[in-house]
Amino acid sequence: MYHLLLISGEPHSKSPYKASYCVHAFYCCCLLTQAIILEARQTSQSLQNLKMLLNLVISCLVSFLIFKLVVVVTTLRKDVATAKAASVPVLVRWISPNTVFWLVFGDFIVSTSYRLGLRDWHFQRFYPAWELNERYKIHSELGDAFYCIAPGECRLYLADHDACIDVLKRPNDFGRDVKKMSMLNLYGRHIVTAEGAEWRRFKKAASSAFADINELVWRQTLSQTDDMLASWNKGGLVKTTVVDCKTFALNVLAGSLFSISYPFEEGAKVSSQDLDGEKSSANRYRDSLLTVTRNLFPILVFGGSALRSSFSPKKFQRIGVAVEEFRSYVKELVAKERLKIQQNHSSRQGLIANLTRVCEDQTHGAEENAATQAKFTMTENDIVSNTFMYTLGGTDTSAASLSNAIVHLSAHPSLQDWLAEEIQYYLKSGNPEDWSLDNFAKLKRCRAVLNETLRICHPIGKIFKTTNSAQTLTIKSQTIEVPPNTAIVLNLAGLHTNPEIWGEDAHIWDPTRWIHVESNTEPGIESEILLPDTTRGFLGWGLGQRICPGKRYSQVELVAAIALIFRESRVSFVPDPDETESEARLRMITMAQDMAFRMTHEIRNGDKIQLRWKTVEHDLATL
Ligand code: HEM
Repeated sequence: MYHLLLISGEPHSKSPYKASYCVHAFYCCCLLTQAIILEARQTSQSLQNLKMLLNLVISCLVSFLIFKLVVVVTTLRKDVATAKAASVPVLVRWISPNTVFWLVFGDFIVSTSYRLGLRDWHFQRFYPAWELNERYKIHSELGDAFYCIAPGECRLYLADHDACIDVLKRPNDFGRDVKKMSMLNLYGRHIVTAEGAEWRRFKKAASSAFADINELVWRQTLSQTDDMLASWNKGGLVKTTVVDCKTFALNVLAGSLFSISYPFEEGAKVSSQDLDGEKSSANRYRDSLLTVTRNLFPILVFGGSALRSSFSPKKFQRIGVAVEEFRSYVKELVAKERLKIQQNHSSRQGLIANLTRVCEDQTHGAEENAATQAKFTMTENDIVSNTFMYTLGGTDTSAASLSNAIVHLSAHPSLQDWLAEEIQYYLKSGNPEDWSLDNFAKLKRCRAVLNETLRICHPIGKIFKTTNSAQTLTIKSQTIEVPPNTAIVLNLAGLHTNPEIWGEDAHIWDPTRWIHVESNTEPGIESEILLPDTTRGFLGWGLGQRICPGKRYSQVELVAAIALIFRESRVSFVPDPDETESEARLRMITMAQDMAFRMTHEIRNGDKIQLRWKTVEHDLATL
């Protein structure tokens, strides 16, 4: 998702060892080498010259490394001094975990080192997702605010509720570093990378388009979950929970964008009730969406046109074609929708249709027929780029949350019964087609499971802001000066497990903590009250100007999925042959909470999770 780029913070000392300097130094080495090779060829004293060449290259490299080391040390010392002057604890890192190299290979390097016996808790802090897995631990050592300083980055980490809210409510002081995220502008700027008037235009369009989508999301989710559950309930071991949840979330999103139902099986045909004549392109779109979301890294690094070039390997060419197919399919749909609007018969649902409709400028031209003069506040390109962003923002986040909730529930059979009690109470019919969206607000225990999962295993884990100029920030009673260009990290994983707010059992996954019963009311499902999702110490979907536009979408989606799954089915883990039940239970919880950085944060060893599903008889008469 977009936070792929959010993860890299900006140094506040303008470091001379940044990329351009390194590239120049490397370039000089190459030129020198080339010159010597030419010289060696001309004089044909090959062996001697080759030796000389080798010596020269080695000394160039060594001098370059020494130069780099000196610059790193000097800059680190400068940043540490600035941080210490603010009387905030400092964590110094000699390797930045946020370079592209580390993001790609960091997981492998650290886990290999563990296997080699080099495990110690400091080393763990080199994992790209280390903050998420430590949760409040790092703050219990260093406090609710600390600086993390590494080569090329200086970050202020916060797990104090009031300070986090203060940052979110001062968007002019603590903005988003959109320049850093420009790589995400594959199809042009969008809601995540735009600023000022342009961002307001995108935000307004998104708010209106999403406001009208919940019914469709509810229906899409129920039909998608029904298919997924049927495949899980076949009786065998399910080893694909994490992948299946991704397919599920992508299909729900594709369905909600275009109002088309995609069957659960990957690559399956579009169902028969689809719009005539659009079957093949709709299928193509879903497949291209799948290709784009699964290959985001090369796409963002090289760009679509470079991937399509005839010099690229075949696999990359296919990815490049998918990038272009996505664009042309969305444009095709927008054009069709616009024509319908101008002819006054637009009735189609879906995010794209909604976006096109809400972007119709109401101030039609005066002359001729007003309907044919309709203008639109967003261009076709704007709709393509924003739709792309919704896809990035809305698939892996939902998928990771659902798979995580399921794995946690597999280790808590009594909580599955607790959930089912509520679901069966409100959803009496066994046919999900009879379930109306009104039930969403009633299903508080299902929402509690979602909130609790985001509290302990948030798929984004942290929200990044930056300071353009020096700012002051109050943490507890201490006011500190934050220098310009400092990355501010609202550490959701830390805040969500802050024991001052959540109690001593803050690190334990327990959805019942979200449900309360007023002391003067009869206990019973209907008198249960759900803590608000904006409760103190919880920022699951952010807050303020940049709050997640897909918040209600994801709540409707995940509550519908949980309701359908746990109404009649139960999931259990499979102990290893040499494991007791309680050891296996502990292993499942540990696996669920061991997150790794992919496009979002998700279960590290998802492919090693084995679950078994069964359907249960239930007796509505007892409810
Ligand atoms: C469980 C699911 C989800 C979680 C936990 C989540 C969380 C978040 C958070 C914390 C932010 C705020 C980032 C910030 O302040 O910088 C955010 C922003 C965003 N989310 Fe979500 N999200 C979820 C689902 C979705 C869905 C389903 C969509 C779209 C279909 C979506 C689209 C976006 C977009 C476009 C933004 C950027 C908004 C802006 O910059 O103005 N998210 N999300």
